[in-house]
Amino acid sequence: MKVGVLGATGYAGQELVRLLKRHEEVGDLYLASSSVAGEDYESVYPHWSGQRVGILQDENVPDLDVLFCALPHGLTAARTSAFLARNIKVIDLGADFRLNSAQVYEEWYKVKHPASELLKDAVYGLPELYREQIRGQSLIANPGCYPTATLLALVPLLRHNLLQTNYLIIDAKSGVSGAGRGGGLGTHYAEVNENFKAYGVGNHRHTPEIEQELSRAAKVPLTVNFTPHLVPMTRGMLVTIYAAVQPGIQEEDLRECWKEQYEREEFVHVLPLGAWPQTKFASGSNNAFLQLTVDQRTGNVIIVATIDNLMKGAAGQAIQNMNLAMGYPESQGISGTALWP
Ligand SMILES: NC(=O)C1=CN([C@@H]2O[C@H](COP(=O)(O)OP(=O)(O)OC[C@H]3O[C@@H](n4cnc5c(N)ncnc54)[C@H](OP(=O)(O)O)[C@@H]3O)[C@@H](O)[C@H]2O)C=CC1
Ligand SMILES: CC(=O)N[C@@H](CCC(=O)OP(=O)(O)O)C(=O)O
Repeated sequence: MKVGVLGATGYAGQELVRLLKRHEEVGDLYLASSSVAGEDYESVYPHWSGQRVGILQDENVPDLDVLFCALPHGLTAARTSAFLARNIKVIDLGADFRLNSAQVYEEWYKVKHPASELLKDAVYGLPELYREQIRGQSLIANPGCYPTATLLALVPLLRHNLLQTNYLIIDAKSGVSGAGRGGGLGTHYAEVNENFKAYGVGNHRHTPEIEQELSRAAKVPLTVNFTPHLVPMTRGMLVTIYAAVQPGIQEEDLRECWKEQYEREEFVHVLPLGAWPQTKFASGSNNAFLQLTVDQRTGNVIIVATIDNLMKGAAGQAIQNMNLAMGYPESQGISGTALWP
């Protein structure tokens, strides 16, 4: 298989390169850069020394089977129809194809959607929830990192009508690599180290993505309170969710629902009773870990979920989507547990 990465010098791009280099079905690897084409990959990332990754190419994409676009939002959509016309499958790690509505995209991303006519052709690439729709697809919207952790926790419970839809609070924390290598002032060492801050309060662009997919699961339009925070660590994401359970629903019912949804899944794990997710459980792996309890005093469920933002939250999930799109075993190239401790 010939595979390419646009944005190969970014954090998500580098993680894709790491996974693609060990994937048995990947032969030729085309790695592109808009700013340092012609340079050796090792000169950008010296830890690749001796791995023969090659020279970064310009963005004149050759014929490929699959192209990963790990670019800032807005840059992928404008070029996608040309790739699809050449039978190149496109997996977008950015947000251009995640929302079904161009109007909602424009409202939250503050720019006109560059290719709204393609939105109907894109599939939302969360394999544990939409596996059959992803198989063989040509245009896959890789979910955002916060939505991935949130949706894995909530979608099965809402599909089975176990939660009320008018009280959903998502309190999320991410490591700094989530902001990308080109992160601005807010990700400088002095601003992040020994510091802990909320951002995007009440207006983060993952809110409509989460609401879209939760509404689809619940079959009614719903809204959420979603607040992301930046944690002084490199990788990882922990999401704590508060929700009101439906009358008569017990903790065991919620747990049973997760069990049915995930017991055959390689990457999503409901922890044993009493064990709570930690970011290091997932670090460097494509795994997600979930736990819940119902607070008997309030009747609300408290859920904690963790993933690695660069793996299940980006590159690992993108490879999982490629495997499904190409008909390979879904976990090829992405199996394994975290680096611990
Ligand atoms: N980091 C994460 O945890 C996650 C990231 N994502 C998404 O993946 C995509 C890539 O993110 P990430 O790798 O973190 O970002 P980075 O900032 O680390 O990398 C983005 C890359 O895009 C390339 N690029 C091309 N054109 C431009 C441009 N005009 N302005 C800036 N960069 C440009 C750059 O490479 P070059 O100059 O070599 O072309 C750059 O290395 C984004 O859409 C992001 O939202 C999704 C989930 C999680
Ligand atoms: C810590 C941090 O800054 N995280 C990023 C989310 C990364 C991600 O999933 O972003 P995309 O939707 O752009 O793909 C943010 O909040 O924008």
